[in-house]
Amino acid sequence: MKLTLTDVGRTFGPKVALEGVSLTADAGQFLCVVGASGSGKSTLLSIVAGLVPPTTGTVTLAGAPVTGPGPERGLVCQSGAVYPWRTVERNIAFGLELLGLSRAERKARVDWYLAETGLELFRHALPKQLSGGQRQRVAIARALACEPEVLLLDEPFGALDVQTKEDMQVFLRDVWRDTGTTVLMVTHDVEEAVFLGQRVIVLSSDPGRVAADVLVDLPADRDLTVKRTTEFLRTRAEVEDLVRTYHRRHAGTTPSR
Ligand SMILES: Nc1ncnc2c1ncn2[C@@H]1O[C@H](COP(=O)(O)OP(=O)(O)OP(=O)(O)O)[C@@H](O)[C@H]1O
Repeated sequence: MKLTLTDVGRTFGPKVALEGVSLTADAGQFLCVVGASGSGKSTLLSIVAGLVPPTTGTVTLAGAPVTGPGPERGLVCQSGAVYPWRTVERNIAFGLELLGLSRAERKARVDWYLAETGLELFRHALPKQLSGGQRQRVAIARALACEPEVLLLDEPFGALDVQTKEDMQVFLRDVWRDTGTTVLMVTHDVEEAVFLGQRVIVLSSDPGRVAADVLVDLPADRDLTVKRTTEFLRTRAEVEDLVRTYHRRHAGTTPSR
């Protein structure tokens, strides 16, 4: 389903967090949003999730206006927010219970997502028995189990160490390929954005606007070795320069390019 933001703005009192944001994600696309701290990335995602209403503009999914949270949009945040008292499988089943699926349907879906996320062995474990990366897998599996049209990710790997983070990036690309879900992911990590995204959206600061929409011209099938290719390094440098430039403008100094 096509996700469309048209002239979206959001103020918090006198603070203009977002202004005139127009953006389209085609069905199945993977978009990453980067920008300096405070550029409105999380606000943008919260608006698409339906948790924060825009002050101006509209968000539509397949033409239908987004007016609040809905099962067609799954959200995962940095902290993961899994339920500590539920086992892994019961965490994954949570949304399915709300959707009213039968016990057999729930089991089939939970089994599939346990396998897809490599968590079968941890089916009966509690979150406190898992590593940070495994907990994030549970959070992603729980969101995906509802088979949302759009997966919204807000810095989902921000709290992980470098090695776990790279494992999770590969995992997320595999899941995305297997499910065909549209992904909108916020990250402050440009390398991560270029590795994962088909497009990288750069937000300027104060107000948050779409400063650039960079096409990532890398193969659809990527593994970590792509990070050493010339095209990857070129795109990463381009996006890093854009982030810096639009942050400097906000800080009132002359941009370098
Ligand atoms: N509920 C709120 N009340 C007041 N101001 C807010 C609120 N939410 C966000 N803001 C302000 O809006 C701006 C954008 O915040 P947002 O969290 O969306 O930025 P961000 O790009 O996600 O930042 P970070 O990378 O640091 O998480 C900031 O100046 C922030 O202080």
